[in-house]
Amino acid sequence: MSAPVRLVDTTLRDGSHAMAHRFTERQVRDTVRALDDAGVSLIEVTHGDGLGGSTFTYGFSGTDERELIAAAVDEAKHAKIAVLLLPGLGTVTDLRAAADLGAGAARIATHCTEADVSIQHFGAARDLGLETVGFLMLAHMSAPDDLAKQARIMADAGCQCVYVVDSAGALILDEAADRVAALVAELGDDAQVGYHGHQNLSFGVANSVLAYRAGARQIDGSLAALGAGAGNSPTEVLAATFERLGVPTGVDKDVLMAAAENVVKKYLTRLPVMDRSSIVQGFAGVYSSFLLHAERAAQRYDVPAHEILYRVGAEGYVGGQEDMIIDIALRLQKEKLAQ
Ligand SMILES: C[C@H](O)CC(=O)C(=O)O
Ligand SMILES: [Mn+2]
Repeated sequence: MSAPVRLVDTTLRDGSHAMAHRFTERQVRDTVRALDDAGVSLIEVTHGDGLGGSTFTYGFSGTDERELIAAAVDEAKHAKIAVLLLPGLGTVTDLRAAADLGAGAARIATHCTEADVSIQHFGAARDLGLETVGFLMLAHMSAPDDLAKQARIMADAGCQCVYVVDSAGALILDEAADRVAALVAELGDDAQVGYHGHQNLSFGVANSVLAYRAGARQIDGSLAALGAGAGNSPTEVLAATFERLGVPTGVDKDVLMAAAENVVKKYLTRLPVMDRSSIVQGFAGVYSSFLLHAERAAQRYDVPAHEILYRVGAEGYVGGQEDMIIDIALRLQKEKLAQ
C-alpha cells in the first residue's frame, strides 16, 4: 500500500493572480463548497501575494481578503482554510486577524535563500494554534543542499511542512525530485516536505509525481490550473493521476473534475495557458506572478511582454521586485526608439 498524499488546493490564492485579485465572495463560497464536497482537507484563500498583498505594487483586491477568508471558513464543513503570508508584506497582526476569522493554517513564504525572515511568523502561528507550512519560493535558484539548509531554518522555527516551490515553473523532472529528496533527507521526521508546481514548461503534474516518489507528502494544485503564469498543476489532474498510481489522496476526482468545469471555468476571466510569455517565464526562471505585470507594462510602453520577461530572468529579479518590470519596459522602449 502506497503512502497517502495530501492534495492542497490553492485556486483561491494562486488563482488570485490570474483573476487580477478580483475574486468575489460568491466565487469563493462556490469554490470552497465544491472542494470541501470533494474531500480536499486544506484550501488556501488569500490575496495572490498573501495577507496584506492588496497594494499599489501587487494589485488591489476587488474584495477585502478578510471577507473572503471569513466566507471560506463559513462555507467549509470539513476542510481547514489556510492563509499565505510573505513576511514584510503581511505581518503577525494580519496572521492574528486571519486566525480570529477561523483560518486553521498559515503558509509562510520566503525567497529560497531568505528563510530566516520567517522565524517569528512560524512562532506566532504555532502560538495561535495554526498548522504551519513553509514556502521556499523560486526554488530553481538554489541548489538542493542549499535549499535543504533553508528548510532546516523553517523547521527549527516551528514549520511542520516545508515546500519546494517552483514559482517560475522552471524545474524539469530530476531538478524537482532532487530538491525534494534533499529536503526529505535533511528534515527526516522533523517536518514533512511539500511541492508546489507551475505549468510554464508543462511539468507541474509530472514533477509532482516525482516529488511524491522522492518523499513529498503534500502537493499543491488549482482547479482548472487557475494560477499565476501558465497556472498551477490542476488539482483534478493530480487527483486522477495519483488514483491511477494507486496513491491514496482522500479526494474524489470526479467531484473535482466537475468543480473545475462547472464552477471555476464558469467564472475565470483568463484561462491559464502555455503562451509565449509564460513559456519564457519557465525557460528564463521568472516568478509566475510577474506575468500580468509584464503584460500591462508591455501594453503601456509598447514593447513585447516576452522580451520584458526574458530580461527579468537575465537580471535575476525575484518576488517583491515587481517595480523593476517597469524599469525594464522603459529601457526596452528607449532601445526601440533609438533603433
Ligand atoms: C506569492 C507567490 O505567488 C507564492 C507562490 O505561489 C509561488 O511562489 O509560486
Ligand atoms: Mn505559485
